[in-house]
Amino acid sequence: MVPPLVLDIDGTLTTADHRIDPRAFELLPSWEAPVVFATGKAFPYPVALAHFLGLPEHVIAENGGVVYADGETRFTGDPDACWAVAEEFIERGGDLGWGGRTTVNRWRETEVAISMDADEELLRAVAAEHGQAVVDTGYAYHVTSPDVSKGDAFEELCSILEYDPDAFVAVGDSENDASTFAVAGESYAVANADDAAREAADTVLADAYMDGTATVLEALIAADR
Ligand SMILES: O=C(O)COP(=O)(O)O
Ligand SMILES: [Mg+2]
Repeated sequence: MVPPLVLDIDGTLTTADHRIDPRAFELLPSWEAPVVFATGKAFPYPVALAHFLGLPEHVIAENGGVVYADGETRFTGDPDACWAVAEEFIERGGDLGWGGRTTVNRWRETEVAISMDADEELLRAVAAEHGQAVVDTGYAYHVTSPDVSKGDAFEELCSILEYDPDAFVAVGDSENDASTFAVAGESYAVANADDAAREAADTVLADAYMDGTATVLEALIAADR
């Protein structure tokens, strides 16, 4: 039996330009164990991915602020505190970016995502004054509550579904995945991973993006034969 998976999305199941790599549609629909998506994206994104892959909707969104499993939704974090940071950042000359694309934050329930073009120093200064965290995923700066993480959310999801987190294989690429790596039994950072993910992972892969993730998934399938 292949092991269950907990997978980051952006940078892990994608190409370098943030598109889902078609191999996700080849390898995941027939995976014979649970698959959990753990992402920094807003709630609907991993739900849609699971839906279109034909997988049960077991998802962690917003860097751990949202857990959805077995029809149950749990939220952590303080969205008002995160939006207070975003509003003061704008007042002090910052720009959330996204070129007017409001869908990045429209359905976000627990935190705020800010474009990588933003003034990072100003954002970090404002967030620190408000006691909120800034997480750099390589796709966005997320203003999150400091007590929220994908790893804690993964433990919560496992307790809802009565899964053993230690049985899972995790793959990810950035600092928001380090906490998942600490909880899953086995963890891999793709070659494009940042320092925090590389340090937290059991193994750093030679290949980047979905090339790296596919080597792990294919090796797990081969080991099961
Ligand atoms: O949307 C982001 O900022 C990152 O998403 P990810 O956690 O799936 O890499
Ligand atoms: Mg990622």
